[in-house]
Amino acid sequence: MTRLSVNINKIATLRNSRGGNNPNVVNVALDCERFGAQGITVHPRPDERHIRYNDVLQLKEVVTTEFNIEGNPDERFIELVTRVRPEQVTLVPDAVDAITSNAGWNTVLHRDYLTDLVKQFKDLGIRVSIFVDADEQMVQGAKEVGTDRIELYTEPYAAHYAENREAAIAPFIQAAKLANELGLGLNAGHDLSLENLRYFHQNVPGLLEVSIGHALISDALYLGLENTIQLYLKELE
Ligand SMILES: CC(=O)[C@@H](O)[C@H](O)COP(=O)(O)O
Ligand SMILES: NCC(=O)COP(=O)(O)O
Repeated sequence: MTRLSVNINKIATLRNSRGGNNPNVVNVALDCERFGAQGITVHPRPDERHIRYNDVLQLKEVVTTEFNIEGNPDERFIELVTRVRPEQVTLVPDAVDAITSNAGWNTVLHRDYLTDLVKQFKDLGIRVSIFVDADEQMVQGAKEVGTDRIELYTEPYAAHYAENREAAIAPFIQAAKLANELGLGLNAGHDLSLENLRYFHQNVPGLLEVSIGHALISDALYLGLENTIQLYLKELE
């Protein structure tokens, strides 16, 4: 079974554009769960332009499905995750000024750093996932730092899906097969959408979870949030 975790950063972005508390991210998270989402993902960034650190504290009190906190593990992020103790932390190597995540970790170059961090979070009982490109060397490197799962960075798949989906998915199948062989749990995310999700799910073996934000929230403008979540869940059947 592949779980759908809804990334609610875009809801916070909309709220932040006006100040105030509309839309209310806590209520939206609860509604996502009520409409069938099996997890809630947030990705706090140092400038808090999307989800805020305080949102994460509030969400922890109410989220009853899997809570996944993604981000670059700077000191403040580590403190937040340590305090909140979500079910899962996903480590993402974002540059501070990146508009959105744009690459996975080099798990070979950052081996010692990641090994220490993974241990720190695992010792707190938090499942750890490491964001990586669909590259076998990076998957192997992730295994060596002791992570529970990897999250495959799917933007290159999404970007090339329309022109040649077989070619676009090939490295993801390879990376997934290796992760399965190594006993690494497998998540995926970034730019997954109603257009490209079904094919990804049908072809990538052992996919445990997808986190989806941008396309899902955009679709919800036209289709409604409840209906949209149901449509995404259908793609994962
Ligand atoms: C790791 C990843 O790909 C997502 O978390 C992505 O960065 C979405 O976050 P934003 O919606 O804040 O860009
Ligand atoms: N981990 C990926 C995520 O949470 C959502 O990415 P996107 O769907 O907003 O591109």
